Amino acid sequence: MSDLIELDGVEKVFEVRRKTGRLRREKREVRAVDGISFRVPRGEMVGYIGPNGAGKSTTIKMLTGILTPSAGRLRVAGLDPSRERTKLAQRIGVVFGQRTTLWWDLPLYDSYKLAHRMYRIPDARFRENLDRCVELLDLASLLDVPVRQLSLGQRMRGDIAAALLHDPDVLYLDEPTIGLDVISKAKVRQFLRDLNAERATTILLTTHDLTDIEQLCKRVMVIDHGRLMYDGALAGLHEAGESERTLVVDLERELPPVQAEGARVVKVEGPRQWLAFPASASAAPLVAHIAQAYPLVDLSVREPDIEAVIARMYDGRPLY
Ligand SMILES: Nc1ncnc2c1ncn2[C@@H]1O[C@H](COP(=O)(O)OP(=O)(O)OP(=O)(O)O)[C@@H](O)[C@H]1O
Repeated sequence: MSDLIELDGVEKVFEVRRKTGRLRREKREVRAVDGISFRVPRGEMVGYIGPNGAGKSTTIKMLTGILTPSAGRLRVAGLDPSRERTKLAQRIGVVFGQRTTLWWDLPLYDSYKLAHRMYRIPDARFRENLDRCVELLDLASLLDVPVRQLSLGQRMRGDIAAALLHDPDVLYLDEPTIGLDVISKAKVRQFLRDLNAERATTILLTTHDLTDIEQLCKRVMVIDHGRLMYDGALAGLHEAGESERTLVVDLERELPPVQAEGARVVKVEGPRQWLAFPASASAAPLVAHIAQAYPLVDLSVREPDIEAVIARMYDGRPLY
């Protein structure tokens, strides 16, 4: 079994009641997840992104067994999450950036001792995993500090260690770098890269920080309105979003907008002009034409911003 996460036509429908009058209530269905299918093989690190309310948390809750799907088939490490939740707990680790699984008033180390007992981790393995996390996540000076006194970045590193002491095969990370400073973000990302490379831990990462995705995931899934809009290489997102690159040209003097096939001027500021052209096209013929027909002094090409690409996708229809 090489696919650790398997979803086939998974749906989750919530029934919500809304007050419509003094005594009347209306029943309404919310399709939080609307027929999602994907597979994640062992050792893959995948980004799972989408706008607010897209259905990301609901998917993760089904993958941990907290919620039962309304329809479809779901397996994690060969187990049915909601039916075999206790067994599954031994195979997965979960980190929620917005809340902690650590004991607020206890020193960090006490939470780890509790995990040791709760997961029945053999002593030698616990020691080995703890030492490794302490070293790589820089936790040595924090073990005796009550969790409530830790900074957000320290607490997040503490949470990641707690999720890994029992050697899970799958790690779900929900906004693991939210609110962290640049240095803490870099530490967390480096740790995840090492973990994935050394232990082949399968990682599903939900984030609003697209740099997390760019630095960690080769594959990205985009979800919106409970549906999968894109599943593929990060590089392919640009094409899927029909994105554009920008050619910035500096001319000798202020001139009317440049005329060039396959490109359009989107901004003019004195002698500088910005031309948008499809990201999939080569800039070479465009540059050659402008150099030949206009008094060109300098130029640069700007790559599309991935956030803009995804924003365009959110406005559109399914892309495959
Ligand atoms: N327990 C619930 N009862 C009713 N509706 C719910 C429940 N949980 C989620 N929803 C609805 O399901 C949809 C998907 O929510 P979900 O929390 O999965 O989105 P999300 O992608 O995680 O968003 P965010 O980025 O804001 O966390 C939303 O419309 C939400 O209001």
